[in-house]
Amino acid sequence: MADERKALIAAACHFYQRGWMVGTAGNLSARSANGGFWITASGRHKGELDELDFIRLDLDGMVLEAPDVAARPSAETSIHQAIYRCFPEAGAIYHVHSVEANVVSHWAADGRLRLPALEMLKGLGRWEAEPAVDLPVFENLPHVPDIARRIEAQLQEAPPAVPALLIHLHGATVWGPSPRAALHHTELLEYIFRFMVTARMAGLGGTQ
Ligand SMILES: CSC[C@@H](O)[C@@H](O)C(=O)COP(=O)(O)O
Ligand SMILES: [Zn+2]
Repeated sequence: MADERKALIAAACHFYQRGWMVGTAGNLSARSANGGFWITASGRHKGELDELDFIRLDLDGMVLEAPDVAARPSAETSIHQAIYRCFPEAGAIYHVHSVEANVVSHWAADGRLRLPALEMLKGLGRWEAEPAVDLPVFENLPHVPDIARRIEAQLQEAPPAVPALLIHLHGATVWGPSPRAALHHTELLEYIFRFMVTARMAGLGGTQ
């Protein structure tokens, strides 16, 4: 298999081992050199994906390639489509369900979560001193295309300060120009969430 699925399988394994994709949670996609994007099939175990666990779609959701005819695209495909439509430079998108992402989602106000001004933000593209970075936080509506519509409308109007968003009590969605960059961004954001939770538990003030 010499296509983008290889990097997605490796990333899924990595996230699964960190406990960010347990029990089939999460989904991954990458734009394909052959057109459209590969996305994980719905309900697959992310610790043991193989090349049959993906579907290639165009940006409107039309199936371009389905190695397993029984496979259905991720239930959250519409969110990936929204992000690819908003950001032509996004090459891969990872959606993970960590415990920390769900804890910090409680600390959002007015649809935004202020991130602490950690050095790690440089890896997410924020190089200024003491950056004031707000992560957009969306309601976890029962019908996923409704979440996707809100995401697309908001991100078109106001691109986020870092390539990521959070869905309340659900998980983070992170993107980058390549599968490798999206992996780095996901690790960095999850580090920041972990820091926020740890700092709160330690009673440190001014950390979000
Ligand atoms: C463990 S259920 C989680 C799902 O409801 C969903 O949020 C998710 O991330 C995975 O959905 P999937 O359709 O497998 O891509
Ligand atoms: Zn999810």
